[in-house]
Amino acid sequence: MTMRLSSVRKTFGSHAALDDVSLEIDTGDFFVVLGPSGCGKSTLLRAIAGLEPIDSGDIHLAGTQVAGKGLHQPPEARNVGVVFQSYALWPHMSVRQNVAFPLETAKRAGTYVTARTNNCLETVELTPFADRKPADLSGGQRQRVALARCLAQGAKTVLMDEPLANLDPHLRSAMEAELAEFHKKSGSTTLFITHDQREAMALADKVALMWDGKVLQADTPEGLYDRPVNERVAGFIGRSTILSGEILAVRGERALVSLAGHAVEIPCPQDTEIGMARIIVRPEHVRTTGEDRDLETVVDRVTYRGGFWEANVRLDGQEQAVLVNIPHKAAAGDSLAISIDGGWVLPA
Ligand SMILES: Nc1ncnc2c1ncn2[C@@H]1O[C@H](COP(=O)(O)OP(=O)(O)OP(=O)(O)O)[C@@H](O)[C@H]1O
Repeated sequence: MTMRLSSVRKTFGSHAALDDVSLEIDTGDFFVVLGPSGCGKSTLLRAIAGLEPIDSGDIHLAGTQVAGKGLHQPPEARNVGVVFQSYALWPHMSVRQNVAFPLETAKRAGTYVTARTNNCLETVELTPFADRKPADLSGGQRQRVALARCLAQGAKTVLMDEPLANLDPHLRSAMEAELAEFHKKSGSTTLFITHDQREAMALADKVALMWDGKVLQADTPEGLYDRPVNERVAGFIGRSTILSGEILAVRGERALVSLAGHAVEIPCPQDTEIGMARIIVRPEHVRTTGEDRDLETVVDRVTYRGGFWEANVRLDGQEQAVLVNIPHKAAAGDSLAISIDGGWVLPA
């Protein structure tokens, strides 16, 4: 385990920016903290880096306690590399000097500094730009300088605070691929912060979804999407509809559910009980073709999504409209027969 946070709390005035946060991050993982603006992501990163003292709880890095009751190790003693959204490069230094700087201040031998700097510049493919100043680089290239500098330090733990937020969408996805490659090559444990769920899903081994200072769920991207622990997680990750259904029978982690009078078998948490429950249904669980389309719905609204239309359809007795992807345009008021062949029973 590289990072362990136990019941960490940090308040600003009466507001808890971190409210009893516990997390375990394995060595070598690419761990993403995802959440809306103001939920406490940056405070979490700053607490781990040593830039923000915590009120209570404790933090261990690589088996050593770095924060806790009466203990606050300063950032330089924690051996973590931090990459901020703003890159924080020195404008008067060349790319090479920026990367070499932390090694020089650590008083490493000149030959080592040169070799290591060259190697890190090679890793992020910036060798041809080594003598340029940051001002003469694109945003993505500047980002790579910041990564190379972090890599040069040899930090086995890397913390990144929205490092791609300033980039245009095209460069963003190119940098995502580079980040994944960087992570693989360096073997570092990475904690990456973002409010962009697509980015989180694309990069993460594990994702912690934060909300109002709390971690709602820490799981694999698939776990978060397929088995959300509550309605808030279900609503934040991907598109979904919450329906009410009646659990008729449970066998292991499968439940037979009655939805609008039709039985469907779907996955459920282990301790699911017979009775009424909330069911999350995603567009890919809804079919508009095939023999078994026995749920009659009425189209409420249709939105073109590029290549297909997303329809909100009304199902008798349900508060929320069901989201369905359809291959052709439909109009409000049209009737549409559907079948539901998947979903997830939300924990009670
Ligand atoms: N130094 C501070 N003094 C007072 N309140 C603060 C301070 N730093 C953060 N906060 C508050 O703590 C909460 C969490 O802030 P934080 O910066 O961690 O959120 P975030 O999830 O990183 O947000 P964003 O995505 O907008 O950067 C916010 O309500 C914020 O206003």
